Amino acid sequence: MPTLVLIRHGQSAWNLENRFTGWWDVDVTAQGAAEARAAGALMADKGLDFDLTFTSLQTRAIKTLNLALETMGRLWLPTEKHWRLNERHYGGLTGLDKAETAAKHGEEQVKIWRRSFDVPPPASEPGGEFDMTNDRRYADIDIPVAESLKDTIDRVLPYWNGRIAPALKEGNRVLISAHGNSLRALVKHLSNIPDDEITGLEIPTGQPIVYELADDLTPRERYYLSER
Ligand SMILES: O=C(O)[C@H](O)COP(=O)(O)O
Repeated sequence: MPTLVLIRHGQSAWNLENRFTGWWDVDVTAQGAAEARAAGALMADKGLDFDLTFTSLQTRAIKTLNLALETMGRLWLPTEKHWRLNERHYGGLTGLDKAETAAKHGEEQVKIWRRSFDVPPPASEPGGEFDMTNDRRYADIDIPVAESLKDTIDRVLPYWNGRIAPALKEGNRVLISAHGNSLRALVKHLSNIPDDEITGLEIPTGQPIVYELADDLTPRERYYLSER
């Protein structure tokens, strides 16, 4: 039975500061690092092991993966990093304080930007403080100007279908370390959650989510490892 574990990165510097982050590369905090090590200890304790690991091109997810694997004695496992697992791009909201943005534009508008299925946040400004055009890791792609959850699903799924799903079907046990919204995209797809219900799905930092999958990858069970 294919096993898939998803983990959102541990607390990041901008989770702590309550700022919209998206594709901006921030590190984990000391608490985030501790969450990652605790996740690794929990996975080892529950007897989970992996053959293949996947993460984004963002430090907070990469570091979370490495800290968890180090705790498991599995730093040697193969890891593939891909921009398609990045956090959704928060566009012109990147860097802004979430509470100040709600005070300025209203709670309702911010909720739409954060949790609606297909309304993207405002576009990022070319040449602005958080412009990533010259970031070498994205040299081969057109960096989005902003992404809704739908846009995020549309760019996560080709990687899921082309790379991760085939690896699972070949019998690899897979761990994915990624982000709140790239993981919401995957969970929506795997668990077939309707567009209007996905708004209610929140994924906490550093908590392994286990999927027990049938051979055709339809989910039999999905649960937080800490609850079993
Ligand atoms: O990018 C961010 O700001 C966070 O990682 C996720 O934020 P959200 O919960 O506002 O979507």
